[in-house]
Amino acid sequence: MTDAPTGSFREILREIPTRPTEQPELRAADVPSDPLLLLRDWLEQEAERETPVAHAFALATVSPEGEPQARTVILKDLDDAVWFATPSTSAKGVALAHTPVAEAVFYWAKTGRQVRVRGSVAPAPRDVSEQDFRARHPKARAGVIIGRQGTELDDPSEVERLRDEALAAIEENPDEVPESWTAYRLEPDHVDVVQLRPASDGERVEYTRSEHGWSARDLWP
Ligand SMILES: Cc1cc2nc3c(=O)[nH]c(=O)nc-3n(C[C@H](O)[C@H](O)[C@H](O)COP(=O)(O)O)c2cc1C
Repeated sequence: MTDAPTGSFREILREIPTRPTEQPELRAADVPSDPLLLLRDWLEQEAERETPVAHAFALATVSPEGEPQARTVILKDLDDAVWFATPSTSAKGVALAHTPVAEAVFYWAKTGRQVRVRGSVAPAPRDVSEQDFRARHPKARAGVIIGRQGTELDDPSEVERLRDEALAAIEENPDEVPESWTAYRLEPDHVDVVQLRPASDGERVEYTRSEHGWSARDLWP
């Protein structure tokens, strides 16, 4: 860290409020035996509170070169797996084809809750990916049809032209799904849950999965 002129910026950072509202205590003895039930319960509470984009999470993967990569994606469903969708041609799709593991990190500031879900990732059957794509807004579908995510944008004026072309193609053929669009399921074997508190570090519970099922223990936060 350097001194002034960044000193005032450090001051700004220190003054950002970090303390959440009071929530029930989190202890291994009281949590659901399946951590995805806890995640579902907390997501339902965030939805109830109308937390903006509460179903977004950071998805961390490992690139073929062994580098960490993380970005935000949207939760598509939650059963015995965490579901998300993306083009298989994207950097995360390429990473997952090479090293099919990931960690999903959910964080909700108001309630001071973090859930980290780690495990193996597999593409869903084709019809699930197709259903997901057809349920997307046409503008979101257009981006995937254009198929240039992550490549250099040489000419910004092309954006509108290619989007209009893609929207016209969708109107003409509304059921068409690009081959690359893929729903993925992250099957957890490790879940780490943190509940922050207004006046302390809060609590932390770690779930691990063995052939006997899930077990939970309290950790120092
Ligand atoms: C709130 C939010 C939600 C997003 N949801 C998705 C998503 O569900 N799927 C997706 O492919 N990209 C989504 N993105 C874009 C990704 O964060 C990312 O920029 C893009 O997928 C390229 O990532 P990659 O190059 O690491 O593969 C979202 C971005 C934000 C900010």
